Formats: sequence, C-alpha cells, structure tokens
Amino acid sequence: MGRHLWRLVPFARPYTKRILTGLATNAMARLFDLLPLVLVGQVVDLITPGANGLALAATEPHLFWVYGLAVLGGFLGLALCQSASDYALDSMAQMVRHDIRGRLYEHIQRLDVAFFEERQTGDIMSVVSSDVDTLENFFADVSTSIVRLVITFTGTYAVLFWLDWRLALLLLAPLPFAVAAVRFFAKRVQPRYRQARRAVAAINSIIENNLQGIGVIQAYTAEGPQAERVLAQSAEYRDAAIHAAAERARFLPIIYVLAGLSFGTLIALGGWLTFTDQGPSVGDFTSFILLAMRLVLPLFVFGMLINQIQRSEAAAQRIMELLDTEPAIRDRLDAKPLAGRPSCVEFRDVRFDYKGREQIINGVGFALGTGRLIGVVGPTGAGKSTLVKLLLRYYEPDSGQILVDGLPLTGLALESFRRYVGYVSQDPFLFFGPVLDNIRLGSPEASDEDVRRAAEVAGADEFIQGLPQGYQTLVGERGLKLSGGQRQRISLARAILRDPAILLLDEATASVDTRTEEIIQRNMDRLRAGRMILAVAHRLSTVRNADEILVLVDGLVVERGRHEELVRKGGVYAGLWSVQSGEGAPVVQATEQEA
Ligand SMILES: Nc1ncnc2c1ncn2[C@@H]1O[C@H](COP(=O)(O)OP(=O)(O)OP(=O)(O)O)[C@@H](O)[C@H]1O
Repeated sequence: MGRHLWRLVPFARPYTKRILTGLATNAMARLFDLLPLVLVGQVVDLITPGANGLALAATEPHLFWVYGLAVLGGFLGLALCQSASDYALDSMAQMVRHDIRGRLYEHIQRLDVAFFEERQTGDIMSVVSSDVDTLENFFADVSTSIVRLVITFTGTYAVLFWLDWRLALLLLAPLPFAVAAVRFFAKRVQPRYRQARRAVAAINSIIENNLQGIGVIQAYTAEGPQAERVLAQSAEYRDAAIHAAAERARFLPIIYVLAGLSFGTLIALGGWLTFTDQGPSVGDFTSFILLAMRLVLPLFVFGMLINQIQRSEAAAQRIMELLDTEPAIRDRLDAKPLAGRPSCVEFRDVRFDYKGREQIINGVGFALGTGRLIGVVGPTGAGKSTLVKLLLRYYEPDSGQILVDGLPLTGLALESFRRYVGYVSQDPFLFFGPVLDNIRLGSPEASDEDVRRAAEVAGADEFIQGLPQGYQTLVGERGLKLSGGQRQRISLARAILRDPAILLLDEATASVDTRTEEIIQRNMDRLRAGRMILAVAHRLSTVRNADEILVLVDGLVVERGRHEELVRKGGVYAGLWSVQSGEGAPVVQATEQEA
C-alpha cells in the first residue's frame, strides 16, 4: 500500500468497530470454509479398509451422519459469518465513500477562483466521482480480500503442516518465485494505471467542455475534429489498459506453471509416500490435495489485489492532491470578523496583474460610502470587471490596499465580509431548480414574500409570474431556458434580496431593454439609501445618476466626476456619451475617419 492510501486511513477510523466486526467474522468464515475439506478426508478414512481389512464405517456407520451434519454446520457457519462480514465491510465502505466525497466537495468549494480558472471542471469531476468510487471498492473489496488471503493462506498452511509437514514444505517451495513474479508484474503495471487515470481525466474534461459548448460546435460544424480529440484521448486510455492486460497475460502463465510444478511434485511424491505407508493416510492425503488447491486461488487473487491497490493508490493520490490544495484566498490566522454592516470601502493605489499578464490594474483609488453609487465605464478589457472581483476578494491586490471601514480587506474574515456583498456578474448563472430557490440562494431564510419584493425591485416579478409555474418554474441547466435579460434580472433579485451593504453590479442590466432598465434604475435610486453601489456599465445611461463616474482605460482612472462634469470636460467620457446619446458622429463614420 502506497503512502497516499495510508493517508486515507483516518477516514476509516470512525468505523473501527464495524471494521473489526467485519474482519473477525470474515476470519471465522474462512475457517468454516476450510472445515468441509478436512472432513472429506476423515470420511475417506472412514470408508477405507484398515490394516485388518475392515473399514471403520462397518462398525460405526452412524459416523456418516455426524460428518454430514458437521459439513452442514460448516456451511451454516460460513453463510452467517460471510454475510455478517460482507454487510459490515460494505456498509463501512459506503460510509467512508460518503465522508470522503463530502469532505472533498466542501474543500473544493473553498478553493479560490484562480484555482478553477486553471483546472478543468471535467478533471475535478473525475476525482470527485470515479476516484472516490475506486476507493469505495478499495475499502469494501480490497480490505476483505486481504483478510481472506491472509487467513486462507495461514489457515490452510496450518492444517497442511498438521496433516504432513514434509508435503507442506514442498508446497511452500515455489512461493518465493511467485512473490517475485507478483512484484515484477506490479512494478510494470503501475505506470500504465497512472497513465490510464490521467487519460480518463482528460477525456472527462474534453467531453464536459464540449457538451457545454455543443451549440458552438454544431454551428461551426466542428463535430469531426472534436470527435477526433476525444478519440485520441480515449485511444491513450485504451492503449494503457491493453498494455496492462498484456502484462497480466504474461504474469498469469508464470503463476500457473509454478502451481503446476508444485502440484505435480505433490501428487507424485505424496501419492508414493501414502502408498508406501511413509506418508499421510489416504483420507489425509485427500484433504491435503483439496486444501492445496485452495492455495492456488490466493496467488491469483494476490496479483489482482496488487492491481486494485495500485489503482486505488493512483485514485488516493489524486484525491489527496485536491485535499492538499489550499485556497490562495483564505482567512489569515489573525483574520478579524467585520464588526457589523460596513459603511465605507476604499481602494488605495491598488495594482493587480493576473498570473502571466501585466498591467491590468495600475494604481486605482476611490472611496465609496453608504448611500453612494460609483459608476465604472471604459473600453472593453480596461479592467472594470477585475476591479469588482478585487472588491469581492476573488483575487488580492499585488500592491496598494482595499479598505473596508478602514480595515484591510485581506485581514478580514472572508465570510464575515462577503455576507454583506451582493454581486451580479456579467454572465449571470442560474442553478438548476425553481426560480424561487435561485433568488433565495444567498438568503435561505427569506420568505416567499421577501423574494417577490426583491424580484419586483429587480424588474423581474412580472415576467416570473408569467412563467408556466411562476416562481416554481424550473430553470438553469435542463430547466426552462430564459433570455439573457431575464437571467440578469433574476440574478439582480438574488443580490437585492440579500439586502447587501455593498452591491456590485457588473453590466447588470446590459441585456435588458431600455424601458425595463429605466424601471430598475428608478428602483435602484431608492435602493441606494443604506448601501454602497459599484456599477460597471457600457451603456452610459445606466450610470448617469452616479455620484461619481470613473473612466477606466488600461487599468488607470483617466477621468472621474459626475456625468455633467465629464460631459463638459470634453474628454474620453464626453466622446463616448456623444456617440451613445446620438449627438456625436455615427460609429461607422468615426471608424472610417480613424481608418
Ligand atoms: N482570469 C483572468 N486571467 C487572466 N487574465 C484575465 C482574467 N480575467 C480577465 N483577464 C484580462 O484582464 C484584462 C481586464 O479584464 P476585465 O474583465 O477586467 O475587463 P473589462 O473592462 O471588464 O472588460 P469588458 O468590458 O469586456 O467586460 C483583460 O485584458 C482580460 O483579458
């Protein structure tokens, strides 16, 4: 067993009693299993004529009944012990699997956004599902098989030594060769399993990604090349598995030949010893042969076990890797919870680059207090969404500070801060389930009436009432499809319901029509009281009423002020405004002039 599997032992510890019961009953089952083989020998002796030419059965015929009942007792014992053992160990494995999966999911949920940007969803999925399943198999089957193997082996050998120690020693002779063969086999197969596991993860990743974008694949008739990508990965798995099978095919004959050699010698030598009265009785020799046959199976099981243990080790390694991944964004040891509802947020000369990218946010500063709305506008790729994500603490600034009520955001307990934040992302996400649950995501205690009011403010109530089952309509993946604007409004209602102190809107109304936006705008003006709003917008009318508008270009605030001031100034904002309000030159002309 490798070191990764050992690290999973703590998951089994709470079930020690169940494991011990399972192992003990399994041990007893093995002994009951061997009992009939010994009894067969006794019956053979019972009917074999002795030195006086008479079989014992002639004088004690009732012994047939005794042996018959003893065999029946053996089977009954086997039945009871085996099923008790199976139940104890199987249920333990299910519990361990449940715990590992739960722990993994909880852990993954805490990992930061940057982690999910780097790892593919399918890859993570294959750890949570198939790797965890492999371990269930390990805890249920492999652990039982190990016990079965050890007990059958030691139990059988003990009886064999008792029957005839010379023949027993003879049987032991090929064991070192068998162990060497198993080890050799294991070493060669392990890399193949690792390769196969990697290939499975890659296949899952591609398929999951492609299914999400199936519409794009079909629109661009890219089915052929995409199928080839999947096939190429699948071929890697196939080849690794075939290689492993080839190794197994080479290993099996070695074991058979070794078993054949020792059996052949046993039959020849044992038969001769029995015949010449120098060895065991005919009955004992019969038992001996039957028991010895039982030893071959464990040898094969041993090979398969090594196989399974290696697979489990590879799965455990991937699970432990995930569990060992610490979120980059997490509470510091001395993190303080936010004392209460925050009333001001400040960016001080904040600079930030994504990994491998430069000059994303280049020294941004602003202060936002309760009751105020700051609008952020600027060309695409200027860093507007990044500003919002920094305030959400998806990422931390490389330099400069973000202060909440004068305290650095990085020093706050994450949860105590985020519970005061409402966030509507550029591409709002709806989970599969009723509209109601989607809005209630961050406020599980909210009443249906609260949800409806939030939806009203977000301009969503009317259309939700018109859905087939109103607030109970299933949406999200495989639910009813909604338009971009409808999804945005549900997402906005979700943020509003939270009654956040800080409302972050990233193009929150970009997909709704102007009339609906006007309604939402009016509601927002009411909402502004008692909270801070940071709103990113391309459509300038959205932030027209902002207390301050930041014009962001290449991660720098190049202009700031109220709408009227900026228009008067005649700079970047004024240029954008004149185009959007239709006062300036049409876009096409402008492009031609630039050209
Ligand atoms: N997760 C990321 N990793 C690396 N680079 C990123 C990441 N997200 C955004 N970027 C890059 O950072 C820059 C700023 O992106 P951001 O999303 O903040 O722009 P934006 O102003 O919101 O643009 P838009 O108006 O198009 O939404 C872009 O050049 C973008 O390519």
